[in-house]
Amino acid sequence: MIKAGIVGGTGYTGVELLRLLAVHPKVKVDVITSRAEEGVPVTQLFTNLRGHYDELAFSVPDPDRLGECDVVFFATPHGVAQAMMPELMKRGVRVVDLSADFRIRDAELWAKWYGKPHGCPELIGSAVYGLPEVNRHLIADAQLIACPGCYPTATQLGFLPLLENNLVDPSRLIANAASGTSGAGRQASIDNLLSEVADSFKAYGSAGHRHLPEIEQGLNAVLPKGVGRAQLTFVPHLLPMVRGIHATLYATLRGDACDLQALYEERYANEPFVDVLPAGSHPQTRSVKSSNMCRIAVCRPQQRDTVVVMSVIDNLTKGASGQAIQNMNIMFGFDETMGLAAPALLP
Ligand SMILES: NC(=O)C1=CN([C@@H]2O[C@H](COP(=O)(O)OP(=O)(O)OC[C@H]3O[C@@H](n4cnc5c(N)ncnc54)[C@H](OP(=O)(O)O)[C@@H]3O)[C@@H](O)[C@H]2O)C=CC1
Ligand SMILES: CC(=O)N[C@@H](CCC(=O)OP(=O)(O)O)C(=O)O
Repeated sequence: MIKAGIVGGTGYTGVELLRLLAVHPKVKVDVITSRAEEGVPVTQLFTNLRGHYDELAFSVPDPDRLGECDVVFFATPHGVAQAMMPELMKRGVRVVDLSADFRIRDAELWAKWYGKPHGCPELIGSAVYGLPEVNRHLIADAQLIACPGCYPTATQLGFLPLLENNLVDPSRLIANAASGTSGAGRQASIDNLLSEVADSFKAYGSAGHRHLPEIEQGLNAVLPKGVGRAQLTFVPHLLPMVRGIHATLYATLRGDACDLQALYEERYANEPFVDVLPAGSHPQTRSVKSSNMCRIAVCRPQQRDTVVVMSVIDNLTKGASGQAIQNMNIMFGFDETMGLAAPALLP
């Protein structure tokens, strides 16, 4: 059994970590933090967890208590992990950060998109970007994992086979991606009131969303050398539902395409959490709800030169807490699917 700590246990990703770890056979959650709910039993706030965490109460973040854990998850807003990281790294704790604090490898670029200087630039180089389908070999030995964002997970998994094989023009990529409201977190905001979101659908952030540099960084990392730079037009949308992301991706073929269906099936044949659907399918967010699976379909309408890829995930699971646990499983040598094998929830 390893001991886990969660910083930010009352947010949506924090409570999703609790839900998933409740049935993980190798992990015991020893520390869970919340400044607002200090002293409150976890099961008083989240009755769905009764019977699982009856002894656990929220406490304020304390480096001494967190330092006794084998692994600490940060499920906190940007900037919190940066501030606490040097102390935890010094103590040898392994950290899985769900925030964007260590995802971008260039501190200046991070500062530009997040609107403040990076709080811990000296540790950026040691962070491994936690997309197992690309970096599994690096994740195993890492002390600090920067978990990908939700839109970046759905988008990168959808584009990877095309870019790795230099099949499309990397400078003309488009992603239209729509998220449920839990992607915005649990704190109150007028934009996310039921009466603002229900029966409506809108784009946002079209002038530039902070996930753009993260996605482009990831796409460039898999592009063969000398074939240009990945440039993406990324437009996020807000869907009137709670969980899920649907990304529709467009790319322009460079020449005659290979068998795209076979390409995707082969690329993800050994991936436990990427499912390539049969040709002609349209993945639905409900088919991945509460599960760690990404489901993908690829097509080439009218056999023209545009490839369309559809990629769905649950933003809180493969897009955040499930992927964080997948990373932890790899880091500690557990079966990668441990605690994550449950199928999606229907309806
Ligand atoms: N929601 C999603 O779909 C996804 C979210 N993420 C990222 O994961 C992180 C958490 O997101 P989410 O769960 O939605 O966020 P929430 O806003 O729902 O929760 C934030 C949590 O962090 C705690 N917290 C806030 N400020 C601080 C602080 N200064 N120090 C310590 N703890 C703090 C809060 O508790 P308290 O204030 O009581 O301490 C709360 O428990 C974010 O960085 C987000 O961008 C990543 C992928 C997907
Ligand atoms: C629907 C919604 O608002 N989604 C969030 C992104 C989700 C997220 O948490 O991403 P990070 O981990 O990178 O912050 C947004 O667009 O800001």
